[in-house]
Amino acid sequence: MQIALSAVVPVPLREKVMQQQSDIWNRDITFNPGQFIKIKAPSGTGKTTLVHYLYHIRYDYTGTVSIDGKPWAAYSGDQLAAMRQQQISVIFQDLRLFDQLTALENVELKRVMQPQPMYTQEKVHEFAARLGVSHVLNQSGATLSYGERQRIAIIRSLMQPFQWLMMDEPFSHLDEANTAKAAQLIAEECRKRNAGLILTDLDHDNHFDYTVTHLL
Ligand SMILES: Nc1ncnc2c1ncn2[C@@H]1O[C@H](COP(=O)(O)OP(=O)(O)OP(=O)(O)O)[C@@H](O)[C@H]1O
Repeated sequence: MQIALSAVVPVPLREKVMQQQSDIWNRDITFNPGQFIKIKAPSGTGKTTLVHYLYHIRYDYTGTVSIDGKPWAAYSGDQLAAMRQQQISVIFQDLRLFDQLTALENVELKRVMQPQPMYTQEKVHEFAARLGVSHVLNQSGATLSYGERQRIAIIRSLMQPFQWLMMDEPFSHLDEANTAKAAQLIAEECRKRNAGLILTDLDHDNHFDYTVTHLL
């Protein structure tokens, strides 16, 4: 699945992005299948905005975001839902866990919503052990620390098939050892699916073997 941006400019940020040097805004750029893409940007330059455009949950931009040559706007609601279930997984910066569910239930919700779940619940426990969050699986989402939430959201994102994994500052509350473990798991799961990833971050991140780094 190829993602192409053509002259994309966020309407609320038009003046700002026209003044900044950017590899993304107001450019023509293509993300090819299987690539590991790093988007580096200082705070407030639009990382979250970009991820929301790529996942097509915000549309306040001029220009075009196309998936396999077809603009997002031309896909039907059913097609969008199927693509988010089968082809694009996302870790939002605000994570979007359900507070009233346990950590395990948050992950399970994603896993069992698949028409044919790709993993059994054993895999959830295996990933939780790898990321050091086994002991919080029965805690409610509301009581998790932010770093624990990030690891649960990472595990949840891996419970579906995808060709692209989009991540908005996914390691911001993890220390180096936990970041390394999480990145290794993510890289393994991407390779298993021949999938690409798009990661936004404030700084240089060296946890993946990036195909390319773009400045936002
Ligand atoms: N709907 C909107 N209307 C007006 N301004 C907006 C809107 N959404 C975001 N902004 C502004 O656009 C800028 C970029 O926001 P965004 O959340 O994309 O940045 P970011 O790079 O992810 O920031 P951070 O590193 O702080 O997470 C900010 O100045 C924000 O206030």
